[in-house]
Amino acid sequence: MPDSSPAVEPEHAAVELRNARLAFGDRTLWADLDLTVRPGEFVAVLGPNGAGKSSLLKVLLGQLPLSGGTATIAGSPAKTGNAHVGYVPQQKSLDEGVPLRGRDLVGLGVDGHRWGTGVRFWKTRRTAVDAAIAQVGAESYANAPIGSLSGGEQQRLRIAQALVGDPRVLLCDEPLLSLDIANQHLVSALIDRRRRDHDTAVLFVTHEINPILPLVDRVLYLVDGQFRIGTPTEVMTSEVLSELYRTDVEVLEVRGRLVVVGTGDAIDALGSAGGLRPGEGVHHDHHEDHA
Ligand SMILES: Nc1ncnc2c1ncn2[C@@H]1O[C@H](COP(=O)(O)OP(=O)(O)OP(=O)(O)O)[C@@H](O)[C@H]1O
Repeated sequence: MPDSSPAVEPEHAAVELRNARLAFGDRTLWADLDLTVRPGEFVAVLGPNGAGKSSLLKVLLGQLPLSGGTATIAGSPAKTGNAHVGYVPQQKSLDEGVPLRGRDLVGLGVDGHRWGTGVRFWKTRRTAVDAAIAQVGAESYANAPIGSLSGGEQQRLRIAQALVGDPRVLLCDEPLLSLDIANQHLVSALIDRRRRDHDTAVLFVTHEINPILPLVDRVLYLVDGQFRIGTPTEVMTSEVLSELYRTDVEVLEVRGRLVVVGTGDAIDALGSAGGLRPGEGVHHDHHEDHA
């Protein structure tokens, strides 16, 4: 399917998938996927459980080989330990017994970076860790044991960990899950600021577009081997989603939120979810339901 992105020279693309296919045995998750993500672009990756959203991130992280086609990051083939890539996972609370301080967690993001050896390495590393902590506003709790911090504070430190190597691409796998509304707001705003200030491209896997809708440039919507790529207005329509789900799906706009009805999967939870209204900035007024 054609990629609707504005033309970008391949060597200037942050992420480029060409004729990409991913299959497990005789099950093809997706095929013929062409996607060029520009520096600074925010792409939401949507779709029901099992559509292959996380697997797409694993391909870009170099953890999973494509079954066909190519995947490049900043002009080079996707590979593990790529310094151009930052990864933000789901928030999972770390328990109090974890013997790490916040800044130690951030420092783990330094792996794979060529910053010299010995004293020079440690100085560069310390400066980078301090800068990443400052970018997420976590200075006041960066020295506390990680297990003593709130879910939102831990997630901000995970973003700092993803930013410490100054990545050109940020891969986010449901980073707002299990965060309250105020922290969803904070985390989305941090990711948005990063891509605006540093031209870092963002691929953001989510079941729930509403909290990030005003930030999204394009949507990649995967359903059962089919997909569509375009702006939210192009993709999030009754017609397109009915085609993708091969059943009658209705997309309603209710007070600036998208409500999707009829998919028969968790994506219907969009209807009860909180989110941003266009023009409101990153502000929420309902609690998100991830049931
Ligand atoms: N290494 C593997 N071998 C075989 N099958 C796999 C492997 N990794 C993932 N799968 C299968 O591929 C499908 C897609 O998984 P993936 O985690 O990418 O989906 P997803 O869209 O992120 O789903 P969810 O929204 O539930 O997280 C699932 O059915 C999963 O069981």
